[in-house]
Amino acid sequence: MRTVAEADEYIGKTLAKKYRVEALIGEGGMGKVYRSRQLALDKPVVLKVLRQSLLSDERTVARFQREAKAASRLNHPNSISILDFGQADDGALFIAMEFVPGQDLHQLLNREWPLAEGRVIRIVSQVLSALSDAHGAGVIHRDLKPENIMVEQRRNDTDFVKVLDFGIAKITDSSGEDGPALTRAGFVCGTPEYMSPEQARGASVDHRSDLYAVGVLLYQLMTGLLPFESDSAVGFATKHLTEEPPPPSKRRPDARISVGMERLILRALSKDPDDRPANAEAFKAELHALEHRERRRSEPAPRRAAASAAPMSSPVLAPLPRRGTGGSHLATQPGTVRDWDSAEATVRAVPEIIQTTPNPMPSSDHLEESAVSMGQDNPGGLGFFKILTLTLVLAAGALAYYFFFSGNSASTPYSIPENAPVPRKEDARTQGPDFSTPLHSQEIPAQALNVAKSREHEMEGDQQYQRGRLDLAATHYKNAFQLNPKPELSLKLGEVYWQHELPGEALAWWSRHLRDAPSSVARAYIVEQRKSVAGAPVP
Ligand SMILES: Nc1ncnc2c1ncn2[C@@H]1O[C@H](COP(=O)(O)OP(=O)(O)OP(=O)(O)O)[C@@H](O)[C@H]1O
Repeated sequence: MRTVAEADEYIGKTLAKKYRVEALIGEGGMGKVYRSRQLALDKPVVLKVLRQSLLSDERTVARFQREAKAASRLNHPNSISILDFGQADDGALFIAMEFVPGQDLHQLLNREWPLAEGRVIRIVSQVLSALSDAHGAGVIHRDLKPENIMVEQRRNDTDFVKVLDFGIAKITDSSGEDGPALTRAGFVCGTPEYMSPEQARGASVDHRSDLYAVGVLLYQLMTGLLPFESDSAVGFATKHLTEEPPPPSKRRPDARISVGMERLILRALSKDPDDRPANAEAFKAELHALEHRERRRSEPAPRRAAASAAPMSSPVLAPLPRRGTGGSHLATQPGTVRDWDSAEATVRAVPEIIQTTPNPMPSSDHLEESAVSMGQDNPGGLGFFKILTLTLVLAAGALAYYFFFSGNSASTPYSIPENAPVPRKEDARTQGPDFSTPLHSQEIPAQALNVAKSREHEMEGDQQYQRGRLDLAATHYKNAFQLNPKPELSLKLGEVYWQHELPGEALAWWSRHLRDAPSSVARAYIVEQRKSVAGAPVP
């Protein structure tokens, strides 16, 4: 994707009698992206116009329609809103979407790296919120990368994130079946640098494939480097399949990366999806826990002791001090985020020959997506030997993957030891709540379990939390909990109160969380926080 400033056939024209095209803001494999104006409302919008020459390409048209369909299924503040899908007078297809006045994450990395860990957490948490919503709606993005994440600086709300480009999203209908095939036999879609191992070998993917891409994103945001370097699509795919990523702190000893962050990144980059965070919400909870732990550690002890007396207005995820920009910059780092021309467009044709090669590890539902689509815009751009090599390497990679990773997976650094302490009543602060008393001892009547309404409150709570409005976040989470008392909500409520410097409330909600979800991934974190409230040394 490159930004283009020069004039163009649509600039100054009105499309479909509704949108005046003002400026070209991007150009990708499929077409051009314009800042435009919706005339009826005098409102800025973005039009993505499919290249005329691609109108006869059924797969590309299908991808384009899929983007509109997938994104319009979503209604989350961190996902781009699709406003319209239509055809211009000259036959060109377009998608109209909300305009995000900001920069994409690729640009932000190039301009502002290094980024403080707290800022990275805040950005990636919002990506995970969008993913959590998409996954809940049966949509897997499959092409997460910095170019597909817009970051807007809002007045009171720095770094507001919008996830873009659901062009190759996998849509699962309510019966659990995939929608119509997007790609024909012999294709894998995605961008090689961010591709999960299962995506690279053409196997079936689920939401955890997106979480792997988030792992790559986190790695890149913390180090300014990709976990793997290669000068070819095949090289990236092979490395994702077979190589362990080097620990971020080894790659960039000068970058300030917490131990917890490093572990979480490496866990998200696990070859086996079972070893990654279970879902986007769990991933986000771990990120918040990390940020919180770092903040508590850097606070002087007396402040912590006085925490419960702190005013209600303390910010959530307060930005850490920015480091100077005098350090290394992406543009000066060899082999960092760069325009790898063959990886710009994400779904591209691969010569027919690859389709005759059997998928090394075919999966029942994915035979149609079984090779790698990461060539050039010109399908003939990959020569026969490259294709052959690609096929052989992928086959070898897949075998190696199978050999090395299909056995027992090692326990993760986040697994909860059998003998992990459980909060006990006598350990609590005297002014703290009674841990043995459930907060909600009354059963909530079945008719009150309004899951959809609860979800709305939860999403609103997430928004308020991201804005630092902890009291509003708590109110929404509590409303959500009343309607659907699921463990994620008691976990979030604990976190909100903890950030609100109300440890008694926080521990009560966490106690409820552990009661409902005894094997919660957050147990170790909660136990640790409880110890710090009781005055025990923080490990
Ligand atoms: N809604 C938007 N608001 C502001 N800028 C946008 C918006 N949508 C896209 N852009 C800009 O245009 C760029 C290209 O968008 P997008 O990735 O959706 O295009 P694409 O043609 O699908 O690209 P590719 O197929 O190469 O991934 C983005 O990286 C971003 O900089």
